[in-house]
Amino acid sequence: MATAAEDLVASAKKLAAATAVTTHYPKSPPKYIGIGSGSTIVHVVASIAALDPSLTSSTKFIPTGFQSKQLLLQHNLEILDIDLLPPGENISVAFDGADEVDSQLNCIKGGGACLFQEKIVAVQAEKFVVVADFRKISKTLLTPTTWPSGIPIEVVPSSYPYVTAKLQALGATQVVLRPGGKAKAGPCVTDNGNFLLDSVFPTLKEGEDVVQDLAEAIKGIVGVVEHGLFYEGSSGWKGRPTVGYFGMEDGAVKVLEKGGWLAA
Ligand SMILES: O=C(CO)[C@H](O)[C@H](O)COP(=O)(O)O
Repeated sequence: MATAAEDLVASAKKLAAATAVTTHYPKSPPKYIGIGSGSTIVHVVASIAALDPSLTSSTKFIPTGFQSKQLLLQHNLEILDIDLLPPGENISVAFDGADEVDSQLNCIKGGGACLFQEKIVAVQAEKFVVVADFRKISKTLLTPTTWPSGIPIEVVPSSYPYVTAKLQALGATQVVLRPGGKAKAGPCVTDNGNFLLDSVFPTLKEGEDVVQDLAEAIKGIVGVVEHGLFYEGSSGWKGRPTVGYFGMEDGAVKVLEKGGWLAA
């Protein structure tokens, strides 16, 4: 049976999801909608499935992994794999969860091991809406209390000892090869057949390009496919959300935009 604290988190996710969908799902039928991964996205998909069918029946929904594909199937929503999005076409809105979100809307994602697909969908979306609960909010990224396992980094399997050493040289204080589930001997294997290195770095200071500097250093290591930093810096936009919806402990939904928190 769920504890009171678990119930509180679940209802915070549900309310934030409903508010985000009501506000950001297009009012005329969109061609493409992106669907992220995790436990919060379950509520987003339920809210989308409850919309008037005229808004969803001609839409193709682009999943970010096995779990979100199954969710879309359960709700009879039409699926399009991201590699079939025609070149030059954009996704109207991508909805997704997050593991940690800073005051500038930069995020850590990948707790569900889907960070590569989540990023390739996010960067092709006109609007990227993140939905989460109050536990994910932090002033700066890599706050030990918010997402203690650090940045998920997807690596080609044969490169993981090399990448581990390079991450340590970059300042990582802990690098863990993510284990598989209880019934899996060996590491977690992503939907792309890769491994994940959960990498703890010291808490990032506030500053214009602090997230970008770390992100680019990680991406520069041979063997790294992608990392879970979704951000924007002076060299460009790399998946920072347009807006974040957070279900709070008191039953409110708080909205974070690039310029700061919106008044309730
Ligand atoms: O990045 C993710 C998966 O790779 C998820 O969006 C993230 O882990 C949030 O999950 P949840 O909604 O269960 O808190």
